[in-house]
Amino acid sequence: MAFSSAFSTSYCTFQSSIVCAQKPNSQSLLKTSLFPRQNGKKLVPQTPRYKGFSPKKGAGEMKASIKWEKGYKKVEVFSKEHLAVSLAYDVAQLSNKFASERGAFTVVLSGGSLVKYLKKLVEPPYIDSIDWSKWHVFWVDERLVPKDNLDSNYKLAYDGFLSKVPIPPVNIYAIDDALPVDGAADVYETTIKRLMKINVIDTSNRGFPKLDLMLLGMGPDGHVASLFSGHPVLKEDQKWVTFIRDSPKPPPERITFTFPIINSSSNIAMVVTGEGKANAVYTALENDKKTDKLPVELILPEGELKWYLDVGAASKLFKE
Ligand SMILES: O=C(O)[C@H](O)[C@@H](O)[C@H](O)[C@H](O)COP(=O)(O)O
Repeated sequence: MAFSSAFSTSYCTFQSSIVCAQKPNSQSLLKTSLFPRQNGKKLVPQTPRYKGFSPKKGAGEMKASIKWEKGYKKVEVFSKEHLAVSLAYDVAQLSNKFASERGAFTVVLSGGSLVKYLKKLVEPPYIDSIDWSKWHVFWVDERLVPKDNLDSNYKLAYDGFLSKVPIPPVNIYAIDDALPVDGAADVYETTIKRLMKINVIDTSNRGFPKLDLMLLGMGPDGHVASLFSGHPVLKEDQKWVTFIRDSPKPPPERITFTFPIINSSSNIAMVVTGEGKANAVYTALENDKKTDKLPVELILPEGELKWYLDVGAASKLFKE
């Protein structure tokens, strides 16, 4: 519910307010700002094929985004710049909500391109208005490399985000990269259990850790965290944090959250950009019938799930 309260009060939301204020012609904006010509093709959003799919309304109300809902999934399509603005707005809303309700805001990061879409959070107004002292930061997956290695998700997040905001260092939970990968996973799970006992991490009705917000990316093959198609860890239902030694995406040794902990989250933001992911996005959002599911399709959270797509990633959702 948190995303909806942060987000759905009006179609003319913060991220689109400049565009909305001008009351532009919807069709021209649709073509020029959100769906520019790409590789000679013109993408035209069509009447939704989903039940309950409710994209932006008519002329004069045009936004810098298209959004709809499909069941518990919320989807919004932006230009890359608007995606970062909208994500910052939603994250700030959730930060305020959980910091005031629980006295803590537990945020889970992934690696990859996600971190660059956090860039608006380190600028005004958010850099000054968010209570960073309440943030507790975790990783949904991490590569077993030293923290100064270019492959480290910690380093990626530190360089691009964490070094720019005043989160207490003690609230940043990196893995112990000196341990073997199985030990690093065990210690990470133990840390989560300890933080549940002192209510830094909330506990779900089923006794699972309930992180306030997971910010996830997705690979072109539909993997999330280090949960890859066909890997036995997709079925892990005991451990909250586990490990793999054979990641198809290098480096091979990684720790990863499992689906039980991912799906216990209060909020999940899937941040997916680029045409290379359009097929997986289409499969995840459009193709309900198939039985052989991509890892991303196994995300069925108890809380809210919202997709933040750019035009490239959403390109297969709209017919030419
Ligand atoms: O450590 C990792 O490899 C990630 O956590 C991984 O799950 C990532 O989020 C996706 O591969 C998307 O990465 P991109 O956004 O860079 O494509």
